[in-house]
Amino acid sequence: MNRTARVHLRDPRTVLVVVFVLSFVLLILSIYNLHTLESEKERAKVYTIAANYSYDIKFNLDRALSSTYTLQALLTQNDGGFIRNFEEIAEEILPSYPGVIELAIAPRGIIQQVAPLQGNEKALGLNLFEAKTQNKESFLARESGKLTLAGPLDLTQGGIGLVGRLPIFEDRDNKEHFWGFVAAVIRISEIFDNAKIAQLDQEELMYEMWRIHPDSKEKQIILSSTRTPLIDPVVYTFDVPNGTWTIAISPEKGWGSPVLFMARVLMALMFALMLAYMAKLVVELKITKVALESQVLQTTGEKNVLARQFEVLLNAIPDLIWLKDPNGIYLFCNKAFERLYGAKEHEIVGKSDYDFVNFQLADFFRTHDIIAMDAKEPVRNEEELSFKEDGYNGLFETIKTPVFDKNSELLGVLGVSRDITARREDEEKIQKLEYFDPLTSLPNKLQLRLRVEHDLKIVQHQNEQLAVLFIDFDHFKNINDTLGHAIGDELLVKVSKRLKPLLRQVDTLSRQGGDEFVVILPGVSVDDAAHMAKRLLQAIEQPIKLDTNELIVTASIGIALYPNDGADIDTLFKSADAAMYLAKQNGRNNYRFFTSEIQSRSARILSLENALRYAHTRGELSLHYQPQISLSDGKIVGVEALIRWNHPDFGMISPVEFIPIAEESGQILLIGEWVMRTAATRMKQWMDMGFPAMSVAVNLSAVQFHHAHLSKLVSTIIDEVKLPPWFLEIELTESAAAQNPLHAIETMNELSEKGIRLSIDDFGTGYSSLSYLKCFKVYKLKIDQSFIRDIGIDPEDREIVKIIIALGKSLGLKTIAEGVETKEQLDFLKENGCDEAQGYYFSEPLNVTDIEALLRAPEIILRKNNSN
Ligand SMILES: Nc1nc2c(ncn2[C@@H]2O[C@@H]3COP(=O)(O)O[C@H]4[C@@H](O)[C@H](n5cnc6c(=O)[nH]c(N)nc65)O[C@@H]4COP(=O)(O)O[C@H]3[C@H]2O)c(=O)[nH]1
Repeated sequence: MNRTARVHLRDPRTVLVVVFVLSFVLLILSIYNLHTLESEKERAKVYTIAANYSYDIKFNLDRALSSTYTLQALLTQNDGGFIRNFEEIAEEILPSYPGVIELAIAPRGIIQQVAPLQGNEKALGLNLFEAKTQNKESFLARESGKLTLAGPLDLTQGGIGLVGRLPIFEDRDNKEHFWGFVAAVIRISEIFDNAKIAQLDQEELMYEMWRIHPDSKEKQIILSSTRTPLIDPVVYTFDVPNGTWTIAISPEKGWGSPVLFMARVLMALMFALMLAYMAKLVVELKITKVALESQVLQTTGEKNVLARQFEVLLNAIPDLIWLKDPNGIYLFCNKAFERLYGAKEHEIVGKSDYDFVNFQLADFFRTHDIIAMDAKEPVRNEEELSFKEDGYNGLFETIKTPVFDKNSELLGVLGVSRDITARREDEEKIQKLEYFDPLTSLPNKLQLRLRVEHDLKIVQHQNEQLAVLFIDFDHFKNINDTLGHAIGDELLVKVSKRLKPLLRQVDTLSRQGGDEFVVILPGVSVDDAAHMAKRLLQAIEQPIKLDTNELIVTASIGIALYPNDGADIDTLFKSADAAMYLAKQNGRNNYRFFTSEIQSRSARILSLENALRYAHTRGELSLHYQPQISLSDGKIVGVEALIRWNHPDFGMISPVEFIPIAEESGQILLIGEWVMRTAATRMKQWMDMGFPAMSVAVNLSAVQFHHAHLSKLVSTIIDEVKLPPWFLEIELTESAAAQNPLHAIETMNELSEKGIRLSIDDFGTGYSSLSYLKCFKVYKLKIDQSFIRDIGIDPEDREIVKIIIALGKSLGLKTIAEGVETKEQLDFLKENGCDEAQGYYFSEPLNVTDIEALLRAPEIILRKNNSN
């Protein structure tokens, strides 16, 4: 068996086939692994896309379905289960629920009112328990007491739609009795349009959305971008009322790049062929040499034809090929090799490497010759070679193979060197893409994990600490939204260049994506970490010049320390993230260490964030109103609307706690819109009820203020409610306006052109520059309650209040003091010419019934204002 194998391996063609098959199989396996890895990455990316679109579709669907809660509220206000002016009311509220095309009221399940009536007349009198296509959901809604969703089904108005049905129960004899339904018909195409699902086409992704039909149990396609079946798609399922929807996405061109795959296979084929060819050459060389030897013995001085052919062949190969005897003396070399030493073959043969290169390099070559001879098999190494002939410098892969005669006597070493400079550069490029952020060239998430794993092992061994700093820019989204992503990207690059020099060699600065950066400081103390956080914050807040803008950005930093705040990467990152969240809540531009208190807090924040998503539709939000009093005559000149959240399990939650959560989770836009609409509607009602003219002030969060469509939204609401604009006042914190003053001026101009009044809340606590204040279209300055609180004991606060009042007068602005609790505070404000006041001294914020009672008895306030 062994003998046969030997005989075969002396045949160059057998060697060619064996080497080709082996090398090709190995290369194909590696290529396949690489391809699988790339496909996995692509799938992970598509999974995130599927999750995002699912969230948007669900968000739009929930918003449309929440119209049924509005109908429920209207029903509760209209006794007898009949809504008067239903068509007009529906016309007003429908624009707030994109996708909803019809609203219906169905006492005992029989539709009695529909809006709009035109085109939907047929629905009147329809018994929802008997309608074949959707009666199942009607029974389900009545039995479960929950909102149900029917469809997709064909709409009588044309197109495909969904029907959301909310059962209403009335309380009789201390028991809940089914009263009927309120329903909303939703055009499904609008839901998908709002979620911008068609953008997937531009990303060359095919998609399909389906559900399992409750009756047939078969897959019902809701939406599909293609008729052909998706290839091994990524699937994401999400809940809708009484069911689930599934979105499947796959790339049009298939996973991974088939073209790249084929190119690699082709390269592997070529490489395997070359390798096999070389192996064949080596065997032929050996055979030739043996033949030569015998010929030399037989015919002295006569050149062999075979040797000449062999020489021609070797010289045609671009790789360097040479043969040395066991002492390192050259026996022959090809033309390519001559280039290396800048000498002809006859000048090289008979000499050693020591005759051509420095001692160190010659030693290196010799060592590898010896390793190959000792190993008795081919040995591979990589080396940098400089060519004497033309100065070329490159990376070479060298294979040294010991050569034996037929008696197993060592004849020498055959060397073959191949230039792999370009291949290595390509490999490095691929590696860079995999491990580094393309924008900032900083280590990415993957590389960061590797480094932290490595650093953790070292600090663990040396019994030291390691700090993880999570850096997140404050309100970075506003920069992207207002100045564009290109400016946002440039800013990230500039800031990262600023931060890098502050770190030591052993530290790591990484970009996680978006505006999130992570710094790893191995072997540091708590004080070192705090010191570094301060330095990073200072470096970030230095003004940055971008294009024509000069921007000031700040950041918040959360710090977690190994081993106290986590023994592994994931726990440490979670802790640093939670600490960073708290730093943001604490006014931003600061840093926080992780504590056990944060641990329990972050769990609460998560629960609140989740519960807040349903607070609006479940009617848990309400507004309280606090009167604002003119100090000259004691009249109520306005009210401030303050939001309240009463959760069935958590109880009353302060806006101080949940507004930042709403801002961070993006829910503030919906909540803020609800506050403005509710406050404006209430004020219009009070006007219609004959209460004296006054304004209603609503708080605007910085996120709302910097949102692109703010002034359009405000106009829509006041037009919708028919409230004269000057009765609506918007309170904006000083810091929100100062974040991006140029954009603030533009937005304020738009709002004031519409006649809406603006006041600066918490005035005195921020950093308003006077030059900007002059440009701000502001009507009123609201003196922060922290100054009013200590008027009686702190002379500095008294001075600040006097200065703000004087500043207001000089700029022609009204001043209002908030948090007035005592008569002394009131007297001081009157003496110094403050225009208005608000606070517990006059009244706490009151619910609608109580504030209406107070508005009917204004003498209570008058007496308090005039008492001596
Ligand atoms: N100690 C003391 N406090 C007084 C007195 N008079 C009024 N207050 C309280 O001071 C806060 C004044 O509102 P703010 O400065 O705008 O501060 C508000 C505002 O920044 C925010 N907020 C409230 N409602 C909304 C809203 O609808 N949207 C937004 N974005 N923020 C809101 O939450 C903050 C806190 O709201 P509240 O808890 O309702 O607290 C209110 C009010 O109840 C007093 O004499 N003494």
